[in-house]
Amino acid sequence: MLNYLSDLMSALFVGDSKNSVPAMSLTQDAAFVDLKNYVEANEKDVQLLDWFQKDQSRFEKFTRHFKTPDGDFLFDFSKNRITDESFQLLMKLAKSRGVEESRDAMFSAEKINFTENRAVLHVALRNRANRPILVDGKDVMPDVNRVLAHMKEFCNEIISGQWTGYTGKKITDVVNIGIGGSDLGPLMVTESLKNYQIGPNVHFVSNVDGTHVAEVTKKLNAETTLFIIASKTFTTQETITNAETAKEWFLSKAGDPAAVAKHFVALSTNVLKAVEFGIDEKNMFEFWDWVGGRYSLWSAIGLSIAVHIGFENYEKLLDGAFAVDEHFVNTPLEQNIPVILAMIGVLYNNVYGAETHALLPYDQYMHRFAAYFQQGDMESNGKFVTRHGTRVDYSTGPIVWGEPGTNGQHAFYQLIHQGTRLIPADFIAPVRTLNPIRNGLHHQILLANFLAQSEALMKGKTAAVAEEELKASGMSAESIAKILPHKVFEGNKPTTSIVLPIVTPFTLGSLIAFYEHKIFVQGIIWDICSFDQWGVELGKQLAKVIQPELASADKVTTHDASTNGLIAFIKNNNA
Ligand SMILES: O=P(O)(O)OC[C@H]1O[C@H](O)[C@@H](O)[C@@H](O)[C@@H]1O
Repeated sequence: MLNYLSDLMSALFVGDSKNSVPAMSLTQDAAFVDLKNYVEANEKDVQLLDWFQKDQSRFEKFTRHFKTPDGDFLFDFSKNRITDESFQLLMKLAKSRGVEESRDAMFSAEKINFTENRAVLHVALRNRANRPILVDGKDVMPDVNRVLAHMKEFCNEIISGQWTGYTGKKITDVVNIGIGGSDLGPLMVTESLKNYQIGPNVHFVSNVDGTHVAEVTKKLNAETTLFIIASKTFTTQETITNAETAKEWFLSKAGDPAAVAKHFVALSTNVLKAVEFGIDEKNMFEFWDWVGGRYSLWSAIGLSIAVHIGFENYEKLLDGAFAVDEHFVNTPLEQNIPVILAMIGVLYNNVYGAETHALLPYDQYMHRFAAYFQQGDMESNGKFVTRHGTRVDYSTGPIVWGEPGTNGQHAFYQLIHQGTRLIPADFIAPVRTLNPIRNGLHHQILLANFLAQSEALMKGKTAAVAEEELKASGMSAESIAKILPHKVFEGNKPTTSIVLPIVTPFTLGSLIAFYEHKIFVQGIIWDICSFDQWGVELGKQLAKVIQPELASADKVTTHDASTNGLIAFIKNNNA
């Protein structure tokens, strides 16, 4: 009896009491059942346009504003398959799943990453109010501030030219060597904020494919190049291999190993390993195990960003994210933008069966935004096991993908418009451009396309309208009959439009934080641990076995027939 009770208790709750979550599966949660039943009975077959016709206040009702010093964001959720009723049911579901309690647990440093026994505290890195945040009884803010001060000093020295290379020249180029979270964030942000460059050029080497480092170093002068080795663990094979290659390249030019100190710095939680690599401890920028790799651009991993756009701009990026953290913590669910983004995603994922989510930035600077959130979202929520260790009986994280508009329009939008799948998409567009060339003509065309695409996806085109158009073009009745079905757009494709005032460090920081918290909320709804990434380990393990097999002359027979065959083919043809 006692055993039964304790089993029951542990089945009902995980973690400590504050961090507890009800063990009820999403599909058994009455709030989810109510939502699903309601939508299936009342909303699944309704046309979005009909809702606009019936409800004159739909746009006002389903838009939210977010103020920033650089202007307002507008989030237009009205082109989504939501009504007053389903919206309320989504909010009830968020309540029932404990979104508010879990959010508060994250902000109060509970070890919600329980599979690694860690807090999840990227919010501490941008805690601009400097409120104490205790991990194991110790306030983390003094350390956060100390590293920020170090980053500031370093940026100023590099940008002013006070920091010089081994021949006394100013640093003109910075190479960030890292992968995953130690690459994608700095890459996406430096690309997005290229217009704000006041420091050296930045380059990125991530892929272990030697082509990457070879092509980047080809263009560089060792005398004026600084390498930033970015790795949370400092054990990642790709990064360490690339870093060693960069050091070899550098020494082949500089000769003297003493020159390394002026040209290599490290960003890591693993001071020992970085020192072992040969980094001078004073050129180490530290962060902590409670910073997840994919949430690390706010930590020392952001150094290449800060060096490129200047520390003041980097601080504005943090400010922008902090403003969203405050919004996330203090705003009721119905007004809470990350919560709404998340719950609409849950609706498509779990009620409509959508498999993917497209991110479509109408801003060329943001061309790596979807790639960045591919890691952010898919590494966080690509999980099949609940926090209680059972297999989910519903789908979790969506496949995230996208390209900047208008390129995507000429590539894959065909499938969104006329394919057979439901593809929810976020359109992200700035009101003002940073390059208003030809009197703003380009931007006007860009915005017209953004507006037209989201309108077209919703409205579609009926056979009757298509037929009229064909008739007007003078086509014969026989040809019209043949072609007509191909000219029909079913419409009713849901989109969210996120209009930002202009891409600035602040607004970009905000935008990233909106999506981070969206991912967090969805993880809570799905009852998964969004903060670990065990899924990347198996391939790494097997690669360690295969690498020596590739190097040896022996025939390999230890794998399945396919893997053995592939290894044999590569070895036989590599003479
Ligand atoms: O910064 P590191 O330790 O080199 O890790 C780089 C990447 O490695 C793995 O793929 C994962 O753990 C990612 O989350 C991480 O970002």
